[in-house]
Amino acid sequence: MSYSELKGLYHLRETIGSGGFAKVKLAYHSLTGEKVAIKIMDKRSLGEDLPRVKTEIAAMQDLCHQHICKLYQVIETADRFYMVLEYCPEGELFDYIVAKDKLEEEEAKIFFRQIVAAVGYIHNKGYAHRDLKPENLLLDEDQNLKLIDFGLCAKPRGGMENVLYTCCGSPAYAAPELISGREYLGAEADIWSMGILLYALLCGYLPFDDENIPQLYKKIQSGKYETPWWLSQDSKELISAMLQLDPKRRVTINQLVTHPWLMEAIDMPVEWNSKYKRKVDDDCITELAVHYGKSRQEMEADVQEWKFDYLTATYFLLLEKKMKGRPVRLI
Ligand SMILES: CN(C)C[C@H]1CC[C@H](N2C(=O)N(C)Cc3cnc4ccc(-c5cc(Cl)c(O)c(Cl)c5)nc4c32)CC1
Repeated sequence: MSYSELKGLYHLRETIGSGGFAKVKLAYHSLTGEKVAIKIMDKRSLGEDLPRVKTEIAAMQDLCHQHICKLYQVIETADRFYMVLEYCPEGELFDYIVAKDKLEEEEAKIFFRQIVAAVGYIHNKGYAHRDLKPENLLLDEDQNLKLIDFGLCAKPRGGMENVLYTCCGSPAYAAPELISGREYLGAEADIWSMGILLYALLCGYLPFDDENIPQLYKKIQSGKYETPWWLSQDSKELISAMLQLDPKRRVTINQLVTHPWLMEAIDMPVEWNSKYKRKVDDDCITELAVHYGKSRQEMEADVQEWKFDYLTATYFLLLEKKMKGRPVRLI
């Protein structure tokens, strides 16, 4: 494959994973030397999944948060989509849990606070993810979680109070109202999935599981699940508050951020605000202006068009370097 559209912009390396209709390759951004992950999709093989790609791109262009995988650039050609994404070297949280069998409460708590922050942020922006599971949470080099795969997310027209209908996501993580085909609120369905996620983090297996899908659905709709002896009272209480069959009785994201189990030993509510500021960073603008031989004003105006072209990628990757204490320099 030539991938000629990337020439000079990125140095392509090996394939690091594949997700259904996409191939993900490691690459180096040539101007900063920073590593990125490039998700490559062939339009022909996308078929009816094409709308999912457009959904994911539109959502990720609007989301900018420390626990959401950053989209840097989008390249669309006649037969391909390329999404240049934040590199997460430690892979999926799913593999991390499998490797450790299950997590100690304090480690699960740190991860779960990050998940609550990411979901609180997207709900606040009017999005429901609808496919929350450990496979869609990646670990970066500092063991921080990054939420990925917004192909099934929904931004209900008129806000999060408006209902959704499409039954989607992974069965074992799907809320009872979602699998019963009734209308549902995206935010409430996400909370249920987070309950399954927290259970999986603390137990190392799923609360509702069965190879036979109809059997699995019966178990979910019964709302009955076992809790192993090692779970603390507070964690059991939190899981049960999220795995309420009646979505109206389910804990909300606003109640989650100050839940005792999440606050215990950390004593601070979960902060879901993005660490990224709307104002562009002066050091990055200066370095870009010097490189492109433009005035700072011109450079700032170009960057703030947020075209998700090579300039957007270069700006964000320079900012990454700065946040990691590396020199704000282009090669
Ligand atoms: C089965 N899955 C749902 C897909 C799997 C694909 C490889 C990926 N990966 C890996 O499996 N490593 C082992 C390395 C790796 C490193 N950085 C990554 C950065 C971003 C992504 C990514 C992948 C997809 Cl399909 C997305 O939609 C988004 Cl928004 C982001 N995947 C990465 C990734 C993990 C997830």
